[in-house]
Amino acid sequence: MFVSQLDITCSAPGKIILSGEHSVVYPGKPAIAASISKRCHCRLTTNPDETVTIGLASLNFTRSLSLNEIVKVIKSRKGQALDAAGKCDLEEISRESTTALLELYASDIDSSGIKNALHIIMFLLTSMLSRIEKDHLSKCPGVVLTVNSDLVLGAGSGSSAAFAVSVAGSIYTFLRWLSSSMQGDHTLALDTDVNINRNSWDTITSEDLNFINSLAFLAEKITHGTPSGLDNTICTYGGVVKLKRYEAGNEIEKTRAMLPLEVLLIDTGVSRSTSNLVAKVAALKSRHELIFDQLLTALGSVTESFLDILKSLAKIDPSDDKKMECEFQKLEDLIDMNQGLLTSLGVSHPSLNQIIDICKDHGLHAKLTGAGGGGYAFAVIPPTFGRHSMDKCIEELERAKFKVYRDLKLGGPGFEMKVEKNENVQM
Ligand SMILES: Nc1ncnc2c1ncn2[C@@H]1O[C@H](COP(=O)(O)OP(=O)(O)O)[C@@H](O)[C@H]1O
Ligand SMILES: C[C@@](O)(CCOP(=O)(O)O)CC(=O)O
Repeated sequence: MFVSQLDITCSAPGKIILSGEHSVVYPGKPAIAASISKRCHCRLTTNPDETVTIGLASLNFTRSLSLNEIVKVIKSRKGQALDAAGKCDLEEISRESTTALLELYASDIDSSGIKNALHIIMFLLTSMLSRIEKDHLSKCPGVVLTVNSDLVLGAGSGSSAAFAVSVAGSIYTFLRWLSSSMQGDHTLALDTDVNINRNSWDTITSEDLNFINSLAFLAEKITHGTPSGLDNTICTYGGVVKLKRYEAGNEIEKTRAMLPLEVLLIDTGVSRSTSNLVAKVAALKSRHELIFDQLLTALGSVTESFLDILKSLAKIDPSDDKKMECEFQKLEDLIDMNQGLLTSLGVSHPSLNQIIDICKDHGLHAKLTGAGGGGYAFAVIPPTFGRHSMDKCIEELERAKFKVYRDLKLGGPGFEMKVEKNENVQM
């Protein structure tokens, strides 16, 4: 068979949650997140071998799977899943196929991080391939999929969402390429009820982005159980996102602007599990419904005010020191209140408290970001804050063995894709 050979690189940024973590899990409560200038990169190339090779550089892991085996599993699930009208639930098929493939290829793996990453890749791969009509599945070439990330895994800077978005985007683009590149009577048939943009497969429209975001949300459910959707949303669209969760769907406000906000991102080095912390907060809610509601309402107001200040900062003349100072003082008040409220929810940690105290000693205000229980904190640096004082604060944080990231740009681009193709390579 003659098809073009494909080389796609997709990337997505990590994020920090500025305000509203945990409260955003509950209906109607806002959170604000910004993308950061550290990214996860996923490269997908087609492969003349009949294998799917997965390389996870951050986890020092490589494994090759048999493409025939994957196709066989999907075909058998599709065969069984037809309803009376001859249609099948593609999501269900990919879930079942993923379980079967994990049993085949991941039962010997002890690392939960690798297992989770494989689970996500298998799910995204089978959920895309199961959209191809059964008889055409064998036309699919092998692939090599490699993932590299600038992000620390499991610390709250959105490594899992950046991973999910970049892998989802690569595999989705692979499917669009497949369906548009098969030649002559080899045209690839997708299931008729599949709404996938197979024309102009090498560009990304806003509809494609929405689709990638929804795929990444399904992947985030594998990692976190019941995520709010904030992480995959900010990692897909970049910029600054405000999100509220509702039964009927999330309300999302996007701003594609760099944030005029300088922060230090500080890693406690303490790993934690987002789903455990979300469960811990839910347990507190069930013991103290009324007080919990009031804490949520307070967190909601803090987040709304935080966003109002960010908006007003963007309008202030940067040389107007007095006005800047006044707005930053309000922002710092909100950071302190936010941290206090999150501590009341039980998600702070001694290492976070230590970071916040060191920052306070140097005149900076910091809070946890993400699920808490360890992970990251961030401190806001007002434009009028002396560089010397900031250096002193960083020195003390580093002496206490915390890793500090400075010069992070907030609000940069979201999902990005680069495509190279060589025509008429024999597969
Ligand atoms: N670059 C990567 N390669 C492979 N898996 C990754 C990568 N980045 C994230 N992951 C997956 O996401 C998990 C981390 O998720 P999580 O604990 O939510 O961290 P974070 O708060 O950074 O999103 C990892 O254990 C791994 O399964
Ligand atoms: C606690 C929570 O609000 C944020 C979790 O952030 P992170 O994945 O730990 O960065 C959970 C969520 O929004 O799904």
